[in-house]
Amino acid sequence: MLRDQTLAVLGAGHIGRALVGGLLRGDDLAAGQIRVTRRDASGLDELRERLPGVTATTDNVGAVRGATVVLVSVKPQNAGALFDEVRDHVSPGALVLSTLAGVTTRAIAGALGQPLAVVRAMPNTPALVDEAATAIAGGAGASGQHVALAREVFAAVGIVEVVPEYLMDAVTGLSGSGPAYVFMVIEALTDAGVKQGLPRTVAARLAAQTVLGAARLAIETGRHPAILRDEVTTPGGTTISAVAELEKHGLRTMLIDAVGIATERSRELSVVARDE
Ligand SMILES: NC(=O)C1=CN([C@@H]2O[C@H](COP(=O)(O)OP(=O)(O)OC[C@H]3O[C@@H](n4cnc5c(N)ncnc54)[C@H](OP(=O)(O)O)[C@@H]3O)[C@@H](O)[C@H]2O)C=CC1
Ligand SMILES: O=C(O)[C@@H]1CCC=N1
Repeated sequence: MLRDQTLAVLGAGHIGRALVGGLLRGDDLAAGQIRVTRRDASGLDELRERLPGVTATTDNVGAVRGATVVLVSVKPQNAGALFDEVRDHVSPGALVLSTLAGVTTRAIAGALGQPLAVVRAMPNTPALVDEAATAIAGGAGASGQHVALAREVFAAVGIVEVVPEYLMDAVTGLSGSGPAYVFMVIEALTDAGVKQGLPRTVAARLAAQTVLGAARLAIETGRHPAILRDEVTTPGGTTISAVAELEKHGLRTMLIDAVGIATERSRELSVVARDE
């Protein structure tokens, strides 16, 4: 199904580029069937270099003409102007995919002025290494087939969960923004190792691999994280002394509150913004 599509990516920044890169790597879609856009013409050559064979342009209208899938991946504050520009040119049968944080499918269909099929998606930057966690939600105009096609697109860069749209803000707070929290943990663990005398390069490799290894263990065994943690924690040993310290400083409450506030911020972004 995906193989037959013509894809326009409006706003080929971190997310748009990562997604197209994954589609090309996996040979899911031929480069000749993909157009990507950005505003800054001086950045087009870099896009062509990174995404060989893909049409890179500043012409959003030209890119959406005849496209069967239109992915919107500009920043939310640039979305209003973009929708105004392309609204009369999107093919009536096209599937519109949006990674705009917070912005609802209803607001997008309204801004495009047509009863289009809109699927909202929230990927994350590990898409760059085909390890994205993406959730998708179909709007009122999207059929099961549209959601299946959206799933195929995002499956090119990692796992995909289908959720009802009201949960997309929670997804944004958890996995959309989540890599930033984990990078802070990796950075802090690295500094902690350096404080204890480890060379920074060694500390950085150990910290990142520890996060990767723990994540893979949780995913591959499917076991509850508390059980996996208990297996590290020798009675009277080193780990329990650190775990008690983390509990004292409220690590869990801190993460619960952080995801909560990011979810709330996503809700605040629900409408199409028109400022730069
Ligand atoms: N970064 C992340 O971790 C995630 C981001 N998102 C969402 O995805 C979207 C994109 O984020 P991200 O990739 O980080 O953003 P970036 O700033 O990296 O990319 C946005 C791109 O949009 C381009 N752009 C802006 N306005 C226009 C326009 N009118 N026409 C064509 N191109 C335009 C910019 O090009 P130029 O520089 O030339 O102006 C830029 O390349 C956001 O809405 C964000 O909420 C979702 C999940 C995760
Ligand atoms: O910070 C943001 O708003 C975007 C959405 C999720 C990750 N980055």
